[in-house]
Amino acid sequence: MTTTLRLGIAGLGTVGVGVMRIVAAHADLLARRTGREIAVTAVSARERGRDRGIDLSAHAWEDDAVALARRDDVDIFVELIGGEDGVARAAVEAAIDAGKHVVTANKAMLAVHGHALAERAEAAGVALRFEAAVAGGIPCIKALSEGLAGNRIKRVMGVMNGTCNYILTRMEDAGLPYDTVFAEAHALGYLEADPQLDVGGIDAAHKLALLAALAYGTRVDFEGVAIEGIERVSIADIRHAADLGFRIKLLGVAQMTGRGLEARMAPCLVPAKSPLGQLQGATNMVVLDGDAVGQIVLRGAGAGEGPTASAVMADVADIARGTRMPVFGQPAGTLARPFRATAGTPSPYYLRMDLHDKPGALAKIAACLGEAGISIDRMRQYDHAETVAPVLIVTHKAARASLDEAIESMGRTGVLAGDPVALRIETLAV
Ligand SMILES: NC(=O)C1=CN([C@@H]2O[C@H](COP(=O)(O)OP(=O)(O)OC[C@H]3O[C@@H](n4cnc5c(N)ncnc54)[C@H](O)[C@@H]3O)[C@@H](O)[C@H]2O)C=CC1
Ligand SMILES: N[C@@H](CC=O)C(=O)O
Ligand code: NA
Repeated sequence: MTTTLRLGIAGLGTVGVGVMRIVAAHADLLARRTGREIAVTAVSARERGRDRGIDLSAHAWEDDAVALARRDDVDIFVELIGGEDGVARAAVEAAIDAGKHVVTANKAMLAVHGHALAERAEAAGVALRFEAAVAGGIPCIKALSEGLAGNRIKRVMGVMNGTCNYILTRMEDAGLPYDTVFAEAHALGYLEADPQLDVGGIDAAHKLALLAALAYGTRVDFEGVAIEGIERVSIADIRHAADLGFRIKLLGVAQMTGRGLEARMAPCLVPAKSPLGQLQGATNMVVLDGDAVGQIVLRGAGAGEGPTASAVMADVADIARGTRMPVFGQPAGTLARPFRATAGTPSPYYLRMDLHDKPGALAKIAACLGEAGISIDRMRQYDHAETVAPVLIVTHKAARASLDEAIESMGRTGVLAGDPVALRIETLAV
């Protein structure tokens, strides 16, 4: 057996502790599979004395993650701190400049700085791997960059935020309010340090941007993803969607169209009985369409200690075996500049609104839709409050821009008693 592969782990939270546990529990198995002993030599976190339920006595401690990244006894710097900038990025850059391989779960950093970091790592001749950053334990980076290397990718789609899927399914199944379910997700270690990244759809968009770069050979283009979060989805929407035979999922789609790359992350209605509709809890699903392979569907845990640490260790094992490849599947210098689609593909929409209960209100709403060229497929009026009438409209296929135009004119009619909720009904859903 060759020399020990030495890990320096920065960040000992949910994922960092999970990695420490796998290295300890599976030392023999990892050594057999990779041909090298894998050991943690040094660690760093914010609070040294915190009880994490693991023994740190055999590892050197660094208060400063950048110092950890530069240590002579570290071969792979494992960045599990998080955050787009700050110490995580500084330490990753320091590790690369010191000639260390890097494994990270940090999608926020990669979605914004991924291209620059890839150029830096490739120039330094070190690996920069990020399986844990997208859909947690699901090996989707490996599937796309290795398993589907012989395919032109037609579409990447999926549910990629465990927190949002947990919240949406628990609210529906247990009839629990948002705040209770949110607290549960927090206790389970699913949430980002800033939970707005989760519920605002930003974390899932980070992941979609990374997958799109790998799929289409472009520089990571997080700014090009149209993002909507789940904050405005209410228990009423979840119930109305169920009545119509749908479930609401935070769904991402990246597809190359004749108009350029369309990338969007938004809550959508998907058929309740479809595999996507059936996804429960923090489970993620990544659907990849290749011209040769057809469609493949990957499903598994998208967040939490064990699943995320499992993905970190997959990257560590690859480096231990000597596997080397460009960060985004092809050399960074050959990645194209992104070519964004100017408009998204039309689809039917679910539109829920509260109207002031006055004669002619519904007619005004229908007129706004008609003037924007949108035709109504179905319409329902739900139980009245005294002066407010809740109305649900399902449209035929419409462009989002036309729908927004219609909603704007509805606002000018004075019949709306609040902002309407507009959700795409995803016709591509698996
Ligand atoms: N929790 C999850 O299910 C998943 C998390 N990730 C990503 O993994 C990374 C870590 O996430 P978690 O473990 O959930 O976070 P966490 O908040 O549980 O842990 C973060 C750790 O970083 C440490 N830290 C903070 N500032 C530091 C500093 N200046 N120097 C050294 N250490 C510092 C904290 O002390 C803590 O130990 C993030 O990038 C996150 O987006 C990715 C996939 C799933
Ligand atoms: N906060 C994220 C963690 C994994 O990436 C999620 O909920 O999916
Ligand atoms: Na993954």
